[in-house]
Amino acid sequence: MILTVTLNPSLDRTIEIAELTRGTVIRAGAARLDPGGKGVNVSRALLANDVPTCAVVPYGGDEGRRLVELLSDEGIDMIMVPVSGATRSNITLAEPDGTVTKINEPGTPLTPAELETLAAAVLDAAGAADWVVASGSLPPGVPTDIYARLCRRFAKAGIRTAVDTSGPALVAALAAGPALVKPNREELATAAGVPVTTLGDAIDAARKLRAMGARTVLASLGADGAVLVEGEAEERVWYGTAEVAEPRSTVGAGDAMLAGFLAAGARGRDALAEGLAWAAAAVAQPGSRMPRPHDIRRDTVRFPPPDPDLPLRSGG
Ligand SMILES: Nc1ncnc2c1ncn2[C@@H]1O[C@H](COP(=O)(O)OP(=O)(O)O)[C@@H](O)[C@H]1O
Ligand SMILES: O=P(O)(O)OC[C@H]1O[C@](O)(COP(=O)(O)O)[C@@H](O)[C@@H]1O
Repeated sequence: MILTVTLNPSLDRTIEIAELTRGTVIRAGAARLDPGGKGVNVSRALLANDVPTCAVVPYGGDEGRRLVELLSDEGIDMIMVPVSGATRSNITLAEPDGTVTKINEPGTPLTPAELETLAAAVLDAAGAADWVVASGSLPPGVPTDIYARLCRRFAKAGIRTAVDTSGPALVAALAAGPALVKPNREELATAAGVPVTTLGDAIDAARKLRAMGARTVLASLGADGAVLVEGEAEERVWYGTAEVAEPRSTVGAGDAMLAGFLAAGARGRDALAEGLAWAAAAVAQPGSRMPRPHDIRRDTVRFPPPDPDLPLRSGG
């Protein structure tokens, strides 16, 4: 079972527009509402592919009630912890060429007592987990080292932790020696403290995150694919891509990648291939709809030689 923890979940509204032009009235096309937050999406992707999972999620206000309804409709096994603040709403504007503009609210603060209840729920459920996925930003006021603390606690119990977050929370988590981190290009550059403009930069930055404490780094690079740097005695580096014929929305692509990678054993070229295939299939879905088995095309995955000078196009 893979347990996910999302301290800052969201209601994700994706609105399709012809073109984003500032300062004008934009008439929207299709719109959809998805349950959101990084760990929530990892659980949604796993469930859609029959991999056992459970999601720990705080919820509050009308938005929180809607989030619970949407997750119940999808049939997610969840531990919902009521909190006093209202769950945030995040908005994505999706253009036909696949460009997305995201507006993520900060979320409402969790009180120390609420955080305590959430941590207790996670520790209680983690006993049955092969992996704990701690994902997403932290709501205001939550200590930056919360993922680091969870990670240390689980390591003692022999449970592996995967962390997908940004900024100081990622840097703090690295020091706790997580089994896996999944930064995108921007998160990778910020945590490593170096610009990442080429594939070689990305590989070097991933190595730096390992030197900072992560055992395995799965760095997603948007349309340029992903790099996996792993290995104990001997380092192994894998680089792969997966073509998407008609990108619809990249929201949740990184979450689908992490889910596919974990579902396939979280190690080596085959797990990277699975992550790439799930991510590509997610990009072809509207909003943050997670791919089902029939959406996933493993024949689109390629492993080109990793040219260190390859300029990266996107991925932040
Ligand atoms: N435009 C795209 N075309 C093809 N694949 C994409 C595209 N955008 C994202 N992906 C796939 O989704 C993965 C995750 O996307 P990325 O933007 O790096 O992460 P995140 O969603 O966490 O910000 C990428 O590594 C890639 O495999
Ligand atoms: O916690 P953050 O960093 O604000 O991100 C939350 C957002 O990320 C998502 O989980 C999507 O994540 P990815 O596109 O990185 O895979 C959305 O569902 C949610 O709105």
